[in-house]
Amino acid sequence: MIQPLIFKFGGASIKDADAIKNIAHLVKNRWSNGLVIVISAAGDTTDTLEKIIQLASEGKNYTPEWTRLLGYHLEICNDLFEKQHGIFERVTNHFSILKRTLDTASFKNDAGYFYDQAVGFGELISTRIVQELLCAEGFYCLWQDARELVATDSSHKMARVDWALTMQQCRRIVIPKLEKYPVITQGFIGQDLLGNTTTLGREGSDFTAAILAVSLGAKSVTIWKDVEGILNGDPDLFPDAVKFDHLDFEEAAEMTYYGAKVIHPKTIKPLAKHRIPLFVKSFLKPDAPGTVIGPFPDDPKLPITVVKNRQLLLTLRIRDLSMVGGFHFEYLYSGMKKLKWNINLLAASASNIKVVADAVAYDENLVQKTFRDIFHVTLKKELTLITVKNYREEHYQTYVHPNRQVWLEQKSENLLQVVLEESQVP
Ligand SMILES: Nc1ncnc2c1ncn2[C@@H]1O[C@H](COP(=O)(O)OP(=O)(O)O)[C@@H](O)[C@H]1O
Ligand SMILES: N[C@@H](CC(=O)OP(=O)(O)O)C(=O)O
Repeated sequence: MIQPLIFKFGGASIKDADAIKNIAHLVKNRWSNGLVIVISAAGDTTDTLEKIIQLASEGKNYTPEWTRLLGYHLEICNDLFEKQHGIFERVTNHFSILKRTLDTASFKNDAGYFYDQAVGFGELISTRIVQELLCAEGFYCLWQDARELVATDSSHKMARVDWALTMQQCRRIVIPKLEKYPVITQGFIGQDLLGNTTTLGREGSDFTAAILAVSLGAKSVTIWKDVEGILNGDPDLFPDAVKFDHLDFEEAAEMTYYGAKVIHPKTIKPLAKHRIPLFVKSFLKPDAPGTVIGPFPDDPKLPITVVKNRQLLLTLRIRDLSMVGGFHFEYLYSGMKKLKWNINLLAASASNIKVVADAVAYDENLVQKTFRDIFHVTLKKELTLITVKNYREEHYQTYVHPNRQVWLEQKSENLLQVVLEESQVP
């Protein structure tokens, strides 16, 4: 049986016509019928769609943004295709359906549902453009709607995968196609049992690549990025960061869990479980070796730094004279669930609990209301959480410095976490 290879391309790799020509060239040089190509939306399309959805849900005029987004896609097509090519009609049709979706009043009753029905259009369109370009250049490949493959529950904006059904669908639909031609499909989107579109969470296309790899029993996954591989720190913040030639699954999974933005955090675990190697390579230097993430538990452990901005610190001080116990943690967790907050760091002492979470849009009154029966609540915003895995003493001295106010610090054998004012991060 065919053993597929999965390639994933993100927004930056298809941001304009030249970028698309570049990845088309890259793919053509690696052409094989076992290839499954997962593609995200072009450039910042998903951000723009989020703005459009927000305007539409508030009943405001979204047409200027919608028109600009249509113009952006048509301009890409102008550079790639002959005037009479069918892609122009296809793209315009997608935009008309998007408009109809945005104007369907009944969809707006449920914000998550409404979002999911509209936000995936970027992927539907970008995959058409890449597929048509490859076909026009004689590299015949098939367009596949990812919603027929990735089965999920109905938790909109962060759907959970039904692995068994996804595997069945992938094997039934994709394998016969791969016997003849490569397949191009969308990242990020899936479908629930009612046939509604769902999404896997922002930047979820890396995760789609892993889902398809596991479901199809792939030989490997290659995620093509604008960096040469995985570095031990974000290169924008740490110009001296070093690239890993290989990286253990566990190390990679943990660094994404702590917030390293290079790979979606759900991507690594399923691949590790099925021992499918993940290559992270540069679409700008495709022949460079990149990083391979795989079973390398005996590799020396290099320090890895992850910086997460826009954090808030929630301090909960117990109102009565009791000491922190199971009841308080239960209360905390149910409150966090209600607020849809994830805990990035937690510390407890006899009379208070401190929690660090992402400062996504929140209502301060609601936070107070959620906890005030049991706790005095204080919130501190504009913080940064710095995590150094496999840290050394010099890291501790850099971050925990007398000139800086440390809001929270935690140290274990191989993990250092420090919360600083955003403005004081070195
Ligand atoms: N540890 C890291 N190693 C490599 N790149 C990193 C790391 N941390 C953050 N990045 C950033 O991740 C970016 C690539 O991820 P992203 O832009 O999400 O790709 P895509 O949109 O193609 O999925 C790089 O440009 C780099 O700035
Ligand atoms: N387009 C979606 C999904 C995604 O994964 O994108 P990217 O691969 O460009 O990060 C988003 O922006 O969230």
